[in-house]
Amino acid sequence: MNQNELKKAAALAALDFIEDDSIVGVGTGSTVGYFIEGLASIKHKLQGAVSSSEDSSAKLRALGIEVFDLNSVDYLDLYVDGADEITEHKHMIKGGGAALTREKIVAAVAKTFVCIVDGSKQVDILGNFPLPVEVIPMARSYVARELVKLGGDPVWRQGVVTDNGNLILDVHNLEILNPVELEAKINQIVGVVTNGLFAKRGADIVLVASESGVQQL
Ligand SMILES: O=C(CO)[C@H](O)[C@H](O)COP(=O)(O)O
Repeated sequence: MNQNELKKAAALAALDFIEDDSIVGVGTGSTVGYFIEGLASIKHKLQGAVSSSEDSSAKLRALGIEVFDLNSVDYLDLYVDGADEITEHKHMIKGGGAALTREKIVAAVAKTFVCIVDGSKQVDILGNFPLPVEVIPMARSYVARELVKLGGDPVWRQGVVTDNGNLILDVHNLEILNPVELEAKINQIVGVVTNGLFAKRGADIVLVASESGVQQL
C-alpha cells in the first residue's frame, strides 16, 4: 500500500466513531480529504459539520454536507483530523496545511479528538517536522527573534496567508523534550496567534494505518 492508500484507510476507519444526527468537527489536509469523501456516503445520517479551514468547508459543501458556524454550535462530540507528527503520548505537531489555529479551536470544543494518520507520522520525539507558528503579520520579525532565543531556526513560509489573514513561521531544529511546556511558552510571545504543538489538548484516539491494517491507540 502506498502512503495515500494508508491515509485513506485511517480516514475511513474514523467513520465508525460518528453518531447518528450529529455535527462532526472536520480538520484539514489530505488525510482529512479522504475522511470528507467517506462522510459523503453517510451524510443522510448527519446534521452536518464544523470545519477547521476554508479548504475543508469548500470540500464539504461540494459534497452536499452542511457546514455550520462554530458560534452556532455549543457542543461537538467528535473532531477528526490528521497530524504531521504524533507520539505515543498522543502529543502532535500540526499545521503543515497552515490551518493550526482553527484546528485548535474546533478541537477545543470537541469531546473526543480522533487523529487519523499513516504510520510514517509516528515519532518518539516531536520536532523533526518544523513546528508551524501562526503570527500576526506586523510581529513576524519580532516573533522570529524570540523563537531563535528558544533555540529554533524560524523560516517564514513565504506566499502563505492563513484563513485568518496571518503568516506562518516554520521553526526548524527545536528540541521538543517537553511539548506541553513549549506549547505554552511559544503562545506567550506577543504576536503569536498559536503554535502547532497540540500537547495540552492532544488526541484522545489515534487511528494508525499500516500494511497490517488500522490500529487504534
Ligand atoms: O495540520 C494539518 C493541516 O494544518 C494536517 O492535519 C497535517 O498537515 C497533516 O496533513 P496530511 O493529512 O495532508 O498529511
